[in-house]
Amino acid sequence: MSSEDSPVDATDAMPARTLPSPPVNAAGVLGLHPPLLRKQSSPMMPPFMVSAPGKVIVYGEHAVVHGKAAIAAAISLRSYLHVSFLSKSHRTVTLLFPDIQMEHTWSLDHLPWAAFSAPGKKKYYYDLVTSLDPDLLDALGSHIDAVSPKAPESIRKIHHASARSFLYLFLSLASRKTAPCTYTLRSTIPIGAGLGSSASISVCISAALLLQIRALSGPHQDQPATECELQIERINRWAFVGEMCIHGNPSGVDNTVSAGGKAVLFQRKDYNRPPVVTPLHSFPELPLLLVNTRQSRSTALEVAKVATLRSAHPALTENILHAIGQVTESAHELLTSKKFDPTSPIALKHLGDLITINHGLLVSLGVSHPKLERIRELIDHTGIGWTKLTGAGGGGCAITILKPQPTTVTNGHGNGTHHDSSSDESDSSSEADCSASIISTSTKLKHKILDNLEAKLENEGFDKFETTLAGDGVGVLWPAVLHNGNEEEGGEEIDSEKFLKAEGTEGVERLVGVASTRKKRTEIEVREGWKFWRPWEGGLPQIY
Ligand SMILES: Nc1ncnc2c1ncn2[C@@H]1O[C@H](COP(=O)(O)OP(=O)(O)OP(=O)(O)O)[C@@H](O)[C@H]1O
Ligand SMILES: C[C@@](O)(CCO)CC(=O)[O-]
Repeated sequence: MSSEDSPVDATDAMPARTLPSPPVNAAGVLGLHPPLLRKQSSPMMPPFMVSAPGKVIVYGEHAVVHGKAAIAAAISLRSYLHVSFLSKSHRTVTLLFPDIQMEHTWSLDHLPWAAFSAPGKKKYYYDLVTSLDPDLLDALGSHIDAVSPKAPESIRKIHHASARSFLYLFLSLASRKTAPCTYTLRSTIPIGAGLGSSASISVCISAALLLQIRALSGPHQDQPATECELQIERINRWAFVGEMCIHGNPSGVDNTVSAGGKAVLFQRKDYNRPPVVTPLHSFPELPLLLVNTRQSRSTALEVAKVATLRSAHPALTENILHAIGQVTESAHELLTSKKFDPTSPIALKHLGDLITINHGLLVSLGVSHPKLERIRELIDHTGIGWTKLTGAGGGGCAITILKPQPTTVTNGHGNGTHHDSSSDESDSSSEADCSASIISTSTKLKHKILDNLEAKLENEGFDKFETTLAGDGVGVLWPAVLHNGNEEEGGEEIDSEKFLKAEGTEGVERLVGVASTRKKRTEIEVREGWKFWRPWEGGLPQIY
């Protein structure tokens, strides 16, 4: 296959659909330069969307970079990427990334295609790329420097990371003949909070480009599990390349969970080989409290801190990393044992203890932060659950696995003395005999403690998120049309302008068809028209 003919031009790849209303470019919303204000989308090519979830690392962050296993699970916060096609006369590719106040347009004809298709450099959609090519990064240099040249250095860094991730994948997978496009990205995942926002955007970019070059089949009904796995693997390999452009030295756990969804045991001992990924179907849907310190930090920097500690104190650091690996193994052993009962307080306490130990070890590695310790202090004081930092640390988020109904006695302020029901066995067995009224009293008490805690966290400037663990991975809405419950001809097209105008998480979710029935502490999601690769369903219908 020659370098020029491998990727199929999106113009040829996408079947035409009866005239969708041409999307107005988002220029008005972001204040872009005047030429982009005209309606200019290709009338023959409908826009489409992809989306991918964030993740939490439940056990094993940092140690996973050094070859140990980690357990991670997808969450219901997601990134959404909208792809719209321009008429062929516009020889441009545009990124509209409003979450980071970034927009940029490159001329398709001036991008360094030659460098990416030179002999020995060209990569194909099915290749496994395990490191970035310094020559290709050099070739991208001036095109990345052209992004937000006047922005402060801290902002430029963020813009350049996203631009690098996009361009490296775009030039690797697309071709000179690629249809002019606008990529608009919105995410409900807080950035730099340990929830895998970069991985989820890398998965979205990878999936969108692979769809454009027709390198993916499905997702569709009756797709066998092995075929689903192959598609996810293909997306994940290129998402890892995108992650390398942002992080430098990622383990690949974030993009793996974001691409495949649910929960996995992940281990990469040899960076020249694909990681070993074991799906954890038995992973319970644990009630999870997620608190964001709102302290920004860089994953790359936190990973580098551990590498520095390892150079300075090799034996000690190795012992800590090894102990973290043992924490993950212990959790994995329990989760996969035949006797595992996710409703048992003893099993939950085992998982909770491991959370506490894991956090202590991360503190020893120097990747906690006073704000993370403050959150832990506030939550520990209530006795409501087991807390650890998640992701890179240095700020970012803390997760708390909540204990089952605590028989708590408050001191009237909601944070006083309590009796920890899951810390002693006799109590937990007697709990099973509780009458309905006692359970409901206990539930009310738990909610009261949570409400008080939420108020305290809010007072101190922390954000609390409600999320569901172990959801779907990458999804596709093609074309970007929703029927909103009725079968009206045509449905409602989501164009780039509407997408940019959607307000906040709720606005975005409503527009893209994620109807969530949010109750106090539960969430049921319906995603209209979206399709997902779900190997665990082994070919069962996958459409919501
Ligand atoms: N919504 C978004 N729009 C554009 N770029 C984004 C978005 N979310 C993340 N990014 C890119 O990802 C980078 C954040 O990556 P970082 O690893 O620091 O945080 P994270 O992925 O949220 O956390 P972690 O890797 O610890 O889970 C940003 O600097 C930006 O380049
Ligand atoms: C800190 C780390 O282990 C998790 C980041 O979410 C880094 C990685 O695995 O790439």
